[in-house]
Amino acid sequence: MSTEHPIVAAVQMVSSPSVEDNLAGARRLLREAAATGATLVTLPEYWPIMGMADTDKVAHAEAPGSGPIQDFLAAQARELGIWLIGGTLPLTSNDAGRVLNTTLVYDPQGNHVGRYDKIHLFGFNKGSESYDEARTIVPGATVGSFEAPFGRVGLSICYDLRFPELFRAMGECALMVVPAAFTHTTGLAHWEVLLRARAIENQCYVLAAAQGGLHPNGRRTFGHSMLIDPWGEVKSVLAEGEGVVSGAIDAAYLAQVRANLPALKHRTM
Ligand SMILES: NC(=O)CC(=O)C(=O)O
Repeated sequence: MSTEHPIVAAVQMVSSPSVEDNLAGARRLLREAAATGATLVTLPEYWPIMGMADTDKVAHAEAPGSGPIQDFLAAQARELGIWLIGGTLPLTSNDAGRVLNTTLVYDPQGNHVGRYDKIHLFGFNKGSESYDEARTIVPGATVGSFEAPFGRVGLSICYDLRFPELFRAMGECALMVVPAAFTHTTGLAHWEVLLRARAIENQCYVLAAAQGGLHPNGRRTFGHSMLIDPWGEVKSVLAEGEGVVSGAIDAAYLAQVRANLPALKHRTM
């Protein structure tokens, strides 16, 4: 990874209930991301399975450390020589009817080097839209981050974006990553402003990988995967459909923003 201006990328997908199709799509899009020069890439939430029913992900859950989805992620990281943040996949939990919604991180040799289980579980009821992740997901309990060559990378998942205290708890990061599947309704109202707020208040880059389109289960996701810089400027965005956004992490610019406006040093709590 060039430590001067490393390129990072987010993959946007419109995942279906077919794990096989989603793996093929991710394989193609990861190559597209690597072709931009990206040395760190993230997939979106629920990339391997956006089931017809919420319970479908329980059927496809893998035990931590083994399974075809985890094998696929390790192989992609190794083959492409990238740091791979594996969006989210369902991992088995102690509760037989529910899974953990987990981000796994792999280094360019394909070693598993990080993990974060989604802590905040989405609930929403408005008109015909109703979501209650707590029915099928067990919440995580531990803040997640890992050290990349350009600095610390903080891990979060989708609805976590609404809880700034989680991002503060990650410590000073160069980059915060948000694999997501925001609904179209809530995304239209809140997605960009929340992402920009997390970048501005933590004075770091934010890379968000979204689901973006109409899924076979009827769910419509917002898309707008994006890279935001530490001043809160959107550097790259993809509105809808499958594809890739990428851009550079500029360590000197990050340091300059923090020197010009030392808000992180002015914290009192
Ligand atoms: N889908 C989510 O987890 C979150 C979401 O859509 C929102 O917070 O809005």
